[in-house]
This record gives sequence, structure tokens and C-alpha cells, in this order.
Amino acid sequence: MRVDIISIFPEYFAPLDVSLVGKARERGILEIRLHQLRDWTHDVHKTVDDTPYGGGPGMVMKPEIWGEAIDAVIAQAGPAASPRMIVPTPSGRPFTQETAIEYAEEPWLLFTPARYEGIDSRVAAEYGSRLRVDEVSVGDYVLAGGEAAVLVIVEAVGRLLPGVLGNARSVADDSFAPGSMANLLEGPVYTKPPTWRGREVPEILLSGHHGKIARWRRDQALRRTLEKRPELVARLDPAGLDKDDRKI
Ligand SMILES: COc1cccc(COC(=O)c2cn[nH]c2)c1
Repeated sequence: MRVDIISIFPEYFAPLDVSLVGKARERGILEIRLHQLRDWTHDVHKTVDDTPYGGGPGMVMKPEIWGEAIDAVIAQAGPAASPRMIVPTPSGRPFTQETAIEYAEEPWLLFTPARYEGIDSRVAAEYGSRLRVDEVSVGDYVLAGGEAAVLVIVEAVGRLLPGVLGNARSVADDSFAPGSMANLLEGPVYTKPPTWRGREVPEILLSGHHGKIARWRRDQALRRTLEKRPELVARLDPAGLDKDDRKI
């Protein structure tokens, strides 16, 4: 997978050199190219923003600069004829595990994180006629810029790419993963020592009864979901809950 990111703060993406995403890059599973938006300005101050038409607070990012930058990046046609363009914004479609799975299938993603009050809306309109342009939100709050959202999306997508997570780890067991974990939060996890500061690990987990353990884990997930995200419980498919029960 090829990922292009255009930003006025390319240094913001240094964290993508470490951990899982860093290893995926070293192994050629993921190729990330960073671009400084200001390289496409033509004035001495390298201006990328201006006052909003219609008045109001803050500044809006100018369409010309973004247009030249995006044109330059998509002209470097890579694994696909054109990339899927992703614009992180509070006014976007919610980014979920389902979206991450969908993006993990894409050969080429182009991220255009905005600063200020956003990018002139004509940019999404201009490219929406040529590319798939997704305006996505990583949460109902406002960041100073889309860069942090890009880090979140790249990590959520990168960990799904084949070979990135150790074989021992199946993404099928993730919270929100489609199938039996859909709309369920993962329950509590434990490791050695069996007793820590007088606190024991739940006995069932040491029992070796895989069917009972699976049921206990699902019940814990249900309990946690009910407590933390009751609105998800309404969406549960009761039939799906027993799907993974191994016959005892
Ligand atoms: C494109 O327009 C804007 C406007 C304002 C801020 C931003 C940065 O993104 C976010 O704040 C965000 C993304 N998901 N949840 C919050 C983009």
C-alpha cells in the first residue's frame, strides 16, 4: 500500500517511523510519502490560507495551493491509477473499524489534513469528480489540524495489512471486528503473575476449559459494552453471540 500525506507540518508524521507502522514500512508492506504543502506556494511568505468569504472567525486554506499539490501527487501514478483521497474533518462520516478494513484494501491512499477552519470546499468538489474523496471524522471534537487524525487512521489501517501484526494476533478478535465481536467491546485481559498485589486472575481463565472461557469472555464483553457503550447493545445480533462457542 502506498500512502501520500500533504501537510504544512510533515514533521508531525515522525511517529509513523516507529513501532508497527515503522516495521511495515521497512518490510515494504507500506510506503509513506510526505509532502510539504508550502512547496506549491508562489509568494515569499508561502501563504496557504486567507480570510473566509462571508466573514466569520479564523482562516480558510486556499484552493489553488491544494489543487497544485494534489495534482502533483496524483500525477505520480503509483500502484493504482488514482488514490482514494481522505480528508479528516469534524464534519465527516464517522471513521470506524469497518472504514479501516475498507481502507486496508486500497492500493493507494492520499491524506489531505487541514489546518485553520478547513480547506476551501471547492477542492473536495473538484477532486470528487475524479477520485473517491472521503471526508471522515475520527471523533466529535475539533482538533487544531487533521494531522493527528491522519496518524490515527494510518495506524488503524496499517495494523490490518497482512504481515504487520504477528501471526499470533488475529484482527478478527478486535473490538468492533465484524462477526461475533461486532458492536462488542473487548473484555478484561490478564497475564502472569497469577497473583499481583493480592489480586487474583479470574479462576476460569486458568481452567483450560476453552468453551467456558469463550463464554466468560463474551459475557465480560457484554457487561463492559452495557456499562460503557449501552447504545451499541441495541445493535447486537443475539444469534451471533453464540457463534464462536466451542462445543464443550
Ligand atoms: C477539514 O476541516 C477541518 C476543520 C477543522 C479541523 C479539522 C481537523 O480535523 C478535526 O478536527 C477532526 C477530524 N476528525 N475529528 C475531528 C479539519
